[in-house]
Amino acid sequence: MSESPPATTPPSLVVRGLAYAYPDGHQALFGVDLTIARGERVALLGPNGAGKTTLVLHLNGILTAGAGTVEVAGLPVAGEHLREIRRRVGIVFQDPDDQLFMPTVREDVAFGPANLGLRGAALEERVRYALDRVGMADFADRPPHHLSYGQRRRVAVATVLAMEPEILVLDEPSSNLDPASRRELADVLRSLDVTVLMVTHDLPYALELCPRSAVLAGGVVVADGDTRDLLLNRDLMAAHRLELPYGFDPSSVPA
Ligand SMILES: Nc1ncnc2c1ncn2[C@@H]1O[C@H](COP(=O)(O)OP(=O)(O)OP(=O)(O)O)[C@@H](O)[C@H]1O
Repeated sequence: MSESPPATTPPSLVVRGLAYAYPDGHQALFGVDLTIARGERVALLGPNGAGKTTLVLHLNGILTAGAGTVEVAGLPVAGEHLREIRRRVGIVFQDPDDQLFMPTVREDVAFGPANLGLRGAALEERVRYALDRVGMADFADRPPHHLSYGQRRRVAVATVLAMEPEILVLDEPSSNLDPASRRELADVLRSLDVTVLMVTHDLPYALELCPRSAVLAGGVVVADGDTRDLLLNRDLMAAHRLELPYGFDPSSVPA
């Protein structure tokens, strides 16, 4: 009897030839290619205006490709799949206050899964799981606006984790965090068993968390590879206005 071949898991994200012009005619993406396997953590680097946000807005269909395709876990980001895609692509925006609007942390985290029809013990379990993952289980009954900025950012991550996403997309996750909150969030992100795409200008944070980085510049991916190798490539860094903090040596950070 012949054995069937092992089922292959599609990558979390496949972007092929993605081009996009805004309605005013400004072309922001010129044919982006990016594939992210399940479980990878990838940093998306690039100067201001490179097209990073424009790319992210295509991942859950907020913007629609002018040309090219985007697939999440094998599903095209289009038409009938959009509801499912929006569950699978969890975007954590830069400002947690854009994402938290309920009277308590628990209600904020429950909001998404409840909208999908989860109720009772299953909903409670989902909320507990998500808050546990970000170390915020003891804060479930607190109003989000009574928490620190770093705690609110972790709750914002929990609201997305509660949807059991295929890919977690973080926009500048380390911005406005003090060193302790920055480290706590890094520990949380490292402990998650989920694909991560992190948009950041914080190059040490990218190195700490993401073994791989892609550099977007002028609407195309100009480099994609080992984060440390990219950060040590002086010509690449200078060409795309990527600057390491003074005195920071990428080769001194343990792999
Ligand atoms: N709504 C819009 N209409 C027209 N052009 C836009 C619009 N939004 C962004 N752009 C332009 O598209 C290009 C890419 O912008 P985008 O915000 O994707 O860059 P980014 O890499 O995220 O930059 P940053 O690091 O500053 O956040 C820029 O030239 C920007 O001016």
